[in-house]
Amino acid sequence: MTTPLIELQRVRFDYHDRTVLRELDFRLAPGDRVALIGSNGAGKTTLLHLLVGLKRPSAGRILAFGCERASERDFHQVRARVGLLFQDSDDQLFCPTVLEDVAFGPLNLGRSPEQARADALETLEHLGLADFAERITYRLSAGEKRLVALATVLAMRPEVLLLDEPTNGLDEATAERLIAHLDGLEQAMILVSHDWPFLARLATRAVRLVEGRLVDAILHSHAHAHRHSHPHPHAADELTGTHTGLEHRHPH
Ligand SMILES: Nc1ncnc2c1ncn2[C@@H]1O[C@H](COP(=O)(O)OP(=O)(O)OP(=O)(O)O)[C@@H](O)[C@H]1O
Repeated sequence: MTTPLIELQRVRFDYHDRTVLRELDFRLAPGDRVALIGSNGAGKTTLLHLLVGLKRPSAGRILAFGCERASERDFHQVRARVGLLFQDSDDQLFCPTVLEDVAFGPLNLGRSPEQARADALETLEHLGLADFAERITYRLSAGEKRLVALATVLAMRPEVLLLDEPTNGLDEATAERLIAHLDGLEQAMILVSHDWPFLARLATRAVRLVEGRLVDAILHSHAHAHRHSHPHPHAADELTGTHTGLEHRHPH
């Protein structure tokens, strides 16, 4: 079996007197694009934050790139190789201009200012955001911020992508562009989203958080799922949880 990039072994996470995650086992292999689904408050964001050390497990082990990770120093190394797109873009963007925000990660990884600027500009260009470089970050629309936040992650060229609701706030055409871009990337990904057509287009498998446990979910073809009023020929897949039929969740 391929060595996983990331592995959780019997990971539990308690928050105050509540167990949010219980004895989770999970493996992310190279090339995997895992849809992580579950209802509001199920613990999806918590799971992503555990993987990069923003939260620490109450029990269990986290392995990344072949080593157990426990200390802040360990997770500092993990964060250099695993890019997390925060659920809220405002948590990701804190510089005056877009270019400074996107160059911040590469600079922080020790790249020269020239290299960091070149990486930032190249990433913006790839995302169709070349004209955004000098824009004032806090004045961007929510959808524009979403894409710029993704650019800040991609500019670091991480080996693994953890994307927390990447299509939030994106219009139809922009979401399509995002899907095409992500589809062209080779990195393993965990995709947290309530956007079923998005997941159906990109994910290679799906897992669902139910009462703190992970269960496999099934991706299968179904004619229903499409983006609201703009059906797309490639969006005719539907994601169905083994425990809860997601077919009841999308807007028809
Ligand atoms: N600081 C915190 N650390 C950990 N867990 C928290 C914290 N604050 C709240 N929680 C609780 O942890 C649980 C899991 O929250 P989490 O954000 O991981 O869920 P989620 O599946 O990402 O939800 P959503 O789909 O609404 O984004 C929730 O019950 C939440 O209230």
